[in-house]
Amino acid sequence: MSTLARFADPESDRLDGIVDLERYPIERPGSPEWCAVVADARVSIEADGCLSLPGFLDADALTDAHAEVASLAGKAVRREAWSSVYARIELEGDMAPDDPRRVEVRRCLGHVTRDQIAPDTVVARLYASPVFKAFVAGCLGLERVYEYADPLAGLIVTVVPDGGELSWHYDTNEFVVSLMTQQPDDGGLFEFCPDLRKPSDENIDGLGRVLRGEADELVHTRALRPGDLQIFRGRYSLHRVTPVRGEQERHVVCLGYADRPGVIGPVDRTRAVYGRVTEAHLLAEGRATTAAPDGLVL
Ligand SMILES: O=C(O)CCC(=O)C(=O)O
Ligand SMILES: [Fe+2]
Repeated sequence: MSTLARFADPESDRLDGIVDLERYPIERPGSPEWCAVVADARVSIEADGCLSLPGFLDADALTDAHAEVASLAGKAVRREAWSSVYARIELEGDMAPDDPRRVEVRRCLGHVTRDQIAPDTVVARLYASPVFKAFVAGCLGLERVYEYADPLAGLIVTVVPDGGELSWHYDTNEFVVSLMTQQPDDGGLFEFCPDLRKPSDENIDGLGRVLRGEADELVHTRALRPGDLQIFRGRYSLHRVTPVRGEQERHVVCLGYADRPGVIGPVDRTRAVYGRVTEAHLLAEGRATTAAPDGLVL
C-alpha cells in the first residue's frame, strides 16, 4: 500500500497485510471464527492474566515493523534511573524507608514515545484499528477499550540494550498489548505476578515479598519472539523485563488501552519514567493524583 493511501485512512478497518489472518481470523467481530479465537484467548487470560498469540503479525508486516522500530530505536536516549514500583515520588513523602512502596528498583532502557511514531507505521495502524480494538476488548471480556490518552505512553517502544532492564513496576493504564519486533541475544524475559494487587487492595505484603525475592512461586515468565502478540493486565500484575545480555537490543512495542476514556499518566510518574512531560500531562494535573476509580495508586 502506498504511503499516501495509508495516511488517508489511519483508522482503516483492514487488518490484512498487518495480521496473519489465516491463523487469527479476527477481521469480522462477532463472526463464528472471531468468537472461536476470542473464546480461546479468554481462557488463557483468565488463567494467569496474560495471553500470548505466537506469530500474530503477517510475515511481511513483521519485516516492515522490525525495520521501522529499529530506525526509531536508534534515536531513543538510553536512561538509567531508580524508582519505586509506582514511580510516584509525590506519594512517598511520609513512608518508612523500608516500606515496599518506596523501595527503589533499576530501570535502564530507552523509550520511543507515541509522539515520535508516525501514523503510517505498522504498529500505529494496528494500534488505531477499530477491528483490532474490538478484538482486544473481546479477549478481555469488555464491551470496548479506549486508547490510553497519554500522548507519550499510549504507544511506546521499549528499547533495552546490553546490561539494560526494566525492573518491577505497575502500569497506570489497565491493559497493555505488547508486540516484540526484535529479540535480544540473551535475557530480556518478561516476568509477572498475576493480579498481585486487586481493586481496593494494594497488597503491600505481597509486594514486599516479591521485591525481597521471597515469592518465586508468584512469578510467571514468558519469552516473547518477534511477531508474537501479548495481552496483559499491567495495572494489576506487577511485572518486569529481566536484564538483557548481548549486542542485539530488545525491541518491544507496547500498545496501551484503558477501560475508560481520558486516562493519562501523572506528572511525577511520567517525568520519572520518560524524562519529560507534555502540556496534556500538566493540564490533567488538577485531577485526583493519588487514587483512580479502582482505589489503587494511579
Ligand atoms: O517491554 C516490555 O515487554 C514491557 C514494557 C513495560 O512493562 C512498560 O513499558 O511499562
Ligand atoms: Fe509495564
